[in-house]
Amino acid sequence: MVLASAAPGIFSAGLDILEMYQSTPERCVAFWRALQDAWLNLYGSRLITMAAIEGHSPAGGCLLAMSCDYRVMAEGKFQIGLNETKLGIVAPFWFTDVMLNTIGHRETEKALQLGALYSAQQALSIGLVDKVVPLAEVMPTVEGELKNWLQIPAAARVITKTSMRKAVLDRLRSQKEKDAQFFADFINRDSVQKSLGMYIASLQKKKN
Ligand SMILES: CCCCC/C=C\C/C=C\CCC/C=C/C(=O)SCCNC(=O)CCNC(=O)[C@H](O)C(C)(C)COP(=O)(O)OP(=O)(O)OC[C@H]1O[C@@H](n2cnc3c(N)ncnc32)[C@H](O)[C@@H]1OP(=O)(O)O
Repeated sequence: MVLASAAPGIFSAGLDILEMYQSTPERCVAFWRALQDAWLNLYGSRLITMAAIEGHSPAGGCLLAMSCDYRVMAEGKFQIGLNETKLGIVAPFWFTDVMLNTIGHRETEKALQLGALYSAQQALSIGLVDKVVPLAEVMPTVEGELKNWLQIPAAARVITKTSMRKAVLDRLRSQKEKDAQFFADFINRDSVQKSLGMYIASLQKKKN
């Protein structure tokens, strides 16, 4: 399975910020449950999963990419990373776990505190992506890599993948409702809503 985007220049802009702003606790819980299930299905997929990152990939976009087995990113102006702290929010523990498994403790600690967004070359240097190629070569490179992965006996590959990811998946599975409630409480704090409001305004200002 290849994750790619139909929007030129954007792999994924992350979670819909407007869903987290001035929403109701009930809607926040439903929103979070949908995200949890999507991620559990993706990270726990038995399929070979690859991200064709042909554009920006902040926050939830970076989570999607990191949750794949292999990442190819377009060189140039695009950025990738977990930038949550820049919005005044905090990456949930399962976002952090996936990043830890991808780039290790030291880089994760820096990346998360700073809300760092990396260029493709920087992402390659810390192991956040596996390959950087010109934009037009992203999809052919993914397809070529996929052929390599398909050579491996499927049962052996799936058992290996499952055992590598089980602990992180189980950690969320065991506390889904608590996590959803925590998200709804956290996101509706006055201080968090204020930060989100300012961030939304800064996005709109950038455009005008
Ligand atoms: C121990 C304590 C633990 C506590 C933890 C507990 C709970 C956790 C709490 C919260 C966790 C939440 C996790 C959140 C994850 C996320 O994914 S947050 C989203 C982060 N995304 C971003 O920051 C991206 C913002 N967007 C951009 O930077 C740019 O739009 C771009 C993606 C680089 C694309 O740039 P450009 O091509 O120039 O396009 P525009 O900026 O003009 O954007 C077009 C329109 O789209 C709107 N938009 C962009 N991104 C989003 C988004 N993520 N959500 C909603 N809307 C978005 C943008 O405002 C433009 O809209 P208009 O056309 O002006 O209407």
